Amino acid sequence: MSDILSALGDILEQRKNADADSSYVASLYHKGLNKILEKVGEEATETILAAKDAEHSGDNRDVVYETADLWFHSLVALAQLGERPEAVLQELARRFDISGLEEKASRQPK
Ligand SMILES: N=c1c2ncn([C@@H]3O[C@H](COP(=O)(O)OP(=O)(O)OP(=O)(O)O)[C@@H](O)[C@H]3O)c2ncn1[C@@H]1O[C@H](COP(=O)(O)O)[C@@H](O)[C@H]1O
Repeated sequence: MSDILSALGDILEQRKNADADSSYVASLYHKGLNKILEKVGEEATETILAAKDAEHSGDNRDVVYETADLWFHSLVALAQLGERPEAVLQELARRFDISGLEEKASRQPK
């Protein structure tokens, strides 16, 4: 799965050299960080609304779709700031390691 994020990270880098009208990501870069963050905010709102709908309908398809939009635009924002998706994966791995170690320690006999 992280292969997909890495491959997407490569494409997001390549789009930095593209003309604004040649791709959606290139157009976002040309509009600037404020526009990208506006999209992150919109997609976060759409994700929340989809999650509330899913709670009642039991159908999670829209919330998964909107979450993908949210992740994607967050990665575009990070790319604009010079960060790659791996930075987020490393931070999650670091937290997992810490909590995993804490859980293991709590299971040790005192
Ligand atoms: N994963 C995505 C992805 N997810 C969502 N989107 C786009 O994000 C936009 C979602 O915003 P909205 O729902 O608000 O739609 P919109 O009304 O068209 O957007 P606005 O005009 O309001 O900005 C849509 O245009 C989607 O097509 C994406 N566009 C591109 N990617 C990936 O990025 C790569 C590079 O894309 P291009 O730069 O377009 O080649 C692609 O190969 C994909 O892998």
